Amino acid sequence: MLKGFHRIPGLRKCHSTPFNPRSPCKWASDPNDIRNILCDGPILHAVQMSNVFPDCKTFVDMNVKTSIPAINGAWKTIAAQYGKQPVPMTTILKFLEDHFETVEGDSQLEKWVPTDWTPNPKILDKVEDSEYKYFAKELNNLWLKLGRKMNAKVETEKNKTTLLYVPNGFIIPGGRFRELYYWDTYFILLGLFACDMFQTAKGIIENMIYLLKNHGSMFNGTRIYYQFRSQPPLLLKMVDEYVDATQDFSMVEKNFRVLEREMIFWESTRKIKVTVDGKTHDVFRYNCCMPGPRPESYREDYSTAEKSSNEQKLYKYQAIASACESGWDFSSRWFKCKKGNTIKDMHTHEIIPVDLNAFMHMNYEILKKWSTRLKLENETRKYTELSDKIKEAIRDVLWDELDGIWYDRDTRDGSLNKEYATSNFTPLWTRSFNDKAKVEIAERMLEYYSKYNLWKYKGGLPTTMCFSGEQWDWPNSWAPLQLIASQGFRNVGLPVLGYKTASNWVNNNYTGYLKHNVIFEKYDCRRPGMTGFGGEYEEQVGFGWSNGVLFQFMQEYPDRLKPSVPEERKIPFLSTKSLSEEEENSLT
Ligand SMILES: OC[C@H]1O[C@H](O[C@H]2O[C@H](CO)[C@@H](O)[C@H](O)[C@H]2O)[C@H](O)[C@@H](O)[C@@H]1O
Repeated sequence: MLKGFHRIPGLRKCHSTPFNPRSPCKWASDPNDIRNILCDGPILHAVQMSNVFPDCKTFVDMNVKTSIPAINGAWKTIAAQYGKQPVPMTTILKFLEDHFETVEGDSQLEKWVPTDWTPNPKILDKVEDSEYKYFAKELNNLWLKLGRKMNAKVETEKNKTTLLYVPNGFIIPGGRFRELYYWDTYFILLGLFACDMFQTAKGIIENMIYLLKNHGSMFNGTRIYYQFRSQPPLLLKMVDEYVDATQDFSMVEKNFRVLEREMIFWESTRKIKVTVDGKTHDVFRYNCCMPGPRPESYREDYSTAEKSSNEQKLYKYQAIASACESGWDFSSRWFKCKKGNTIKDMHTHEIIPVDLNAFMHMNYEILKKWSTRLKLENETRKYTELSDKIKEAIRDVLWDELDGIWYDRDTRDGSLNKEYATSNFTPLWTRSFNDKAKVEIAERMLEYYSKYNLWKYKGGLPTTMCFSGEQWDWPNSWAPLQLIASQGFRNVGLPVLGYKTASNWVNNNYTGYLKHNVIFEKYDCRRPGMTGFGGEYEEQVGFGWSNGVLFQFMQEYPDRLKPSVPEERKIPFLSTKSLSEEEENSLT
């Protein structure tokens, strides 16, 4: 299969920006644009490198108290005084105090109580187990903590914040993630549907459509510093689930052409041609322009690229931002699990990922269904053809007959990445295979599942088996991956695996809730109830998508889910600190 793999020349070229795919990526040309303070330039560099904030996101989320010209003027004076010398911390602190305020201290991002929230949604009656009924009630209360709305000032007063305006209230992930995130929102919506919050869900989807209309593509999140990258394309699926839940097809009728733009964006900026065994296919990759370090993780990226030539630096920034676009920031998927490899070796935009291509197939199927219903004959034909083609590409380019699973393919040498990754199950969720092969695929999945003893991870399916220290790797387990795998197993007729995945996950989150009274962003697959760890920021709690997936599983199995017996739950709780490699090995 590898023989005869060709990469089409020019793949290395970065050719995408959200506004105009042909223009080079630059934050902003107007010196009085806030992006020249909070996304780029000497002030950003000085503040972030001074270590004044342990988390670089703190600075770029601050609001401007004065004005950009005042900030530029004040900095000019400071720069003239210190020249090439580092600016003392006291001067930086005074400068920040004079011109910025923390996001908590102002009214641009307001707490918001969703108008259709009720203390007793119907799901509470459906869940039979009394402990889980209590858990569902607690989770329902968490929506109140995670609801936010933007003040109209965000829209009217330009250059005061990096926030991007959306008109309706929304649910944030939680912790340091105070804004609306793209792919998180799909999983959050599942929870809102389960809690009968259809108005809130509608408002959130309309926010997404508003962003797409205004910016031409979906950004990673509602901050201007995310403007060069997207996230896994799940908007069409959000709308499709909304229509299923409410039978309100008018959302599609009104927005069909806008929603098509999401696909146009991926097609015009992320599509490449690959040839495998003499056959050329169109496939998709995560690939965004990035002119420099991510503003919200400036110090980290600066140090990752520090010792590189200017050309290598740009390659690294592109690989980093593209990994963020994948939602898997960061993971050995993007740098190969090999001793000594780190995020410095990332080449994300040269990889053809299984999950992205499966999502695109699902999107074409959704568009095919909608255009049939809207009686748009040309579109029905077009999307049928595109759906068939990408399905064929997923089989020819990503399926490995020997191991019986789909793998990411590296376009640099044509090799498949044969490491275990939960993303390898995504085509099951999106049904990106020929129906006739379903039974055979189910058998191969069982083999694959057993080969890695996946049944033994009571804290959820591991993300990968590679201990890289990054958060989208061993031993972490993440809510979106459990949902995709669980529903995917069911789609091919493996209900036992589907249920087991769901039941382990709910038990894991419940155990953690009893112990710590919070819901984590990610968990440890080996130790139910423990937070996951690693990566560039501290463990976060909240947490939007974890809550959403819990509700979805409760909705799917209201009468079957039960917590594990208390004895089993008495697992020695270790510290939340990262383990040393030796400790890691002793546990596995
Ligand atoms: O600030 C570092 C990175 O944080 C985000 O990524 C993580 O959180 C997101 C929100 O829950 C989630 O969508 C993503 O999958 C996580 O890895 C952000 O999306 C990144 O772009 C950002 O650089």
